[in-house]
Amino acid sequence: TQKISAAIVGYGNLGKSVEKLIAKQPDMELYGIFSRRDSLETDAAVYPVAEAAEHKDKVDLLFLCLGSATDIPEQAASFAENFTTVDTYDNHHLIPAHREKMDAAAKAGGTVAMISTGWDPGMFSINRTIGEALFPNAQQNTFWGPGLSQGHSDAVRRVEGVKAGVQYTLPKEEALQAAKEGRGDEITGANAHRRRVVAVADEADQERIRQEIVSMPDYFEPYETTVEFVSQEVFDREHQGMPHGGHVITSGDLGGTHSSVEFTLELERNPDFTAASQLAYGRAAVRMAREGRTGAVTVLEVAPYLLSTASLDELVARDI
Ligand SMILES: NC(=O)C1=CN([C@@H]2O[C@H](COP(=O)(O)OP(=O)(O)OC[C@H]3O[C@@H](n4cnc5c(N)ncnc54)[C@H](OP(=O)(O)O)[C@@H]3O)[C@@H](O)[C@H]2O)C=CC1
Ligand SMILES: N[C@@H](C[C@H]1CC(C(=O)O)=NO1)C(=O)O
Repeated sequence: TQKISAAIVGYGNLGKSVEKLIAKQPDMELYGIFSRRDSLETDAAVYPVAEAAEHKDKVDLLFLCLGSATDIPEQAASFAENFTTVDTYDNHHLIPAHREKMDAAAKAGGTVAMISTGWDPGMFSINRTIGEALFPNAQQNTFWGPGLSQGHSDAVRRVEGVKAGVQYTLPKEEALQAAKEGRGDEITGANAHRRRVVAVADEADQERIRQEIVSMPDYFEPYETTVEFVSQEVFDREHQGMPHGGHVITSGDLGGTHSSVEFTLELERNPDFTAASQLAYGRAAVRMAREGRTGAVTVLEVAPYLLSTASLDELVARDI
């Protein structure tokens, strides 16, 4: 069958990883990259993002590799009106609103909007749902890190005056241990993690920037957050790695016996794994669109076989 003609919006960390991994998909080919900038370090075709709609008949799938803090809320729906899209929107508190907005846009456009793929949201979401479904009164905790959160780093970079910025998420060891021992009932995401921001900014702006970050709703306000400022030279030398990972731990009693389930990720480079998830769910989005599905779709609604290039019969013989 015809290869999926895929395009990327937003040539940042995630966009570069999607480009790298599309080349390894037997059923996809890269149509090009839509960017605000007119020249990128790539061999792929580059088009002005403002003209994306003109290419709608040549693109089966649009990877939205935009920031979640402001780009996705401002831009994603307009893409969904013209393309089947897949995004990694991760401001959990606002995902229901994002879903409604993308559902309306995709239904109007007769497209599928596959939303909030990646690992959290994404792979962790599926594990949370399955974990809760298996245990009548599940004890469930999610941990991230230690590592670099791209969503929180994006949010930091959008604060006026921040010239460069990253955010490391640090789980508290005692919380992780308690969860592993089934004592996680008082543990929440907020009290189980510290958030460490490292940024470059002019001295005069630093106090305002610190206040804006630590009080930022959803992203930082609920957490113990530190903000340190370094020179551009130190930033470039010491803050380029993007390792990450985490765990979803679910446990409980099943009629008198104890069971626990752990789903763990260890990621050398966060954008690469996120891109791998976005690609697989992009494949599923095209398949669902070809079956006539329109509107927003979440990872909880995607049958796993739709993620794979293997046929269902092959998967039944190999994986069940
Ligand atoms: N669900 C999950 O598990 C995960 C989700 N994510 C999400 O992926 C998002 C993207 O991460 P990442 O690739 O590191 O972010 P980057 O900042 O590296 O890239 C964002 C891209 O958006 C484009 N863009 C469009 N409008 C703007 C604007 N006004 N200002 C700046 N850039 C703009 C830019 O591309 P251009 O200049 O080419 O137009 C930019 O490169 C994160 O915000 C996060 O929410 C990330 C990891 C995991
Ligand atoms: N969406 C996250 C993926 C994970 C990482 C994370 C965190 O460190 O708070 N939450 O979810 C990201 O952008 O990296």
